[in-house]
Amino acid sequence: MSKQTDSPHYLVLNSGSSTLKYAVFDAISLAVVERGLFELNEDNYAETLEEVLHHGGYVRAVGHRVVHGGTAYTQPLLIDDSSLASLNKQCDLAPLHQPHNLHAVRVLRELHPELPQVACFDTAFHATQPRVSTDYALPDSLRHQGLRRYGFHGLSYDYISHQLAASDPSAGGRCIVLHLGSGASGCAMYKGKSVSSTMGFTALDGLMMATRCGTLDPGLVLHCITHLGMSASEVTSALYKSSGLLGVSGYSGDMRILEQHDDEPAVTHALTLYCRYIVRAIGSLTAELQGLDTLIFTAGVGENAPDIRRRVCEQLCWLGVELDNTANQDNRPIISTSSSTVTVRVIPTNEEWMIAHYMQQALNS
Ligand SMILES: Nc1ncnc2c1ncn2[C@@H]1O[C@H](COP(=O)(O)OP(=O)(O)O)[C@@H](O)[C@H]1O
Ligand SMILES: CC(=O)OP(=O)(O)O
Ligand SMILES: [Mg+2]
Repeated sequence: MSKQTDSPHYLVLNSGSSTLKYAVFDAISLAVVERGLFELNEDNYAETLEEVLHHGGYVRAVGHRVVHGGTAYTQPLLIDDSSLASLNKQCDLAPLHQPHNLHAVRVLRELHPELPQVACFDTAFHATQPRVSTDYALPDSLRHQGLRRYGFHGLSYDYISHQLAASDPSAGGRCIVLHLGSGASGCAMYKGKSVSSTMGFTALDGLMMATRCGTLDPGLVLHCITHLGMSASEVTSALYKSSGLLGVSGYSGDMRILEQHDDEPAVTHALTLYCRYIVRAIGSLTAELQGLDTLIFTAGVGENAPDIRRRVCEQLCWLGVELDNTANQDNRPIISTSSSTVTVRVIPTNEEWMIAHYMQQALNS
């Protein structure tokens, strides 16, 4: 792992169910040194982590994307036994993410107990939301048990907020960011701070995703259990893993594959529905912001799928959105015309850099 004479690095991990994404940063300049992805399986986990550490050179500390911080954690955290135990309790609330995020922490603690590990939370950026955005219309007894909206993809939104402020300090205050990756959500920001998000208690809510259903009537879940004889784990699996683009198209959850089969009726319908969920969310977030100055697309689909951006923007004429088709096709930073009342941007996200930035603050303070 270490040659202490080398310049120190931060290793940032985003550990998922089947892949381990990593990035190595210079701990002083925060310049990226290396990025990569490893396929995971049960047997090679510790070995893979050792290899990633080896790629990192002299790793001074490891940072993790941890999806759910709950109400307790709204700041980056130097992980210890008690915080690890407490984060473990949130696993049910993010079954596709949290168990995998924490598994990486645990294995690394066993391998290298001396190595500082920092958790940065997807929920933290949304801590600025007012109660009117986070409350559900539930009785006190349930709300007091942490049943509220949290919002996710916060590290991505935080990065975009920094980028927007740096590239255009005069950008209007009312902004919607669409993080369209495997998971997808929208965030309404006012002057760079989160005001509202389409994801709620869990990362199942809101937009239609690769394999997740997005918003649906909770009565439907009750019906599955009480009338269709489905167990809680069957419903969990259906809503998290077999729905969204994959479920509706019957083909794939990967946008690159779907775009190649857009002539198949079920695929066309899946893409139309995907865009409809986004347009509906923009309507609602715009109402919460009382207007819209800037719309930003980011993450795998948002950054690379001009056709999805076009389909969404064509349904926003009522808002004064006018797309520059050539700029859109070329994935340029600004894809609206100069007469559009809303500036539409494409900003590549960088959750790993955001984590490295917070590691520097946490470890140097
Ligand atoms: N060139 C592209 N055109 C269309 N979709 C793309 C392209 N590149 C990546 N994507 C889509 O981006 C999604 C993954 O986004 P990403 O932000 O990497 O998600 P995650 O971090 O959650 O895995 C996939 O559905 C993939 O199909
Ligand atoms: C929170 C979430 O949905 O993350 P991802 O998009 O990485 O699945
Ligand atoms: Mg992602």
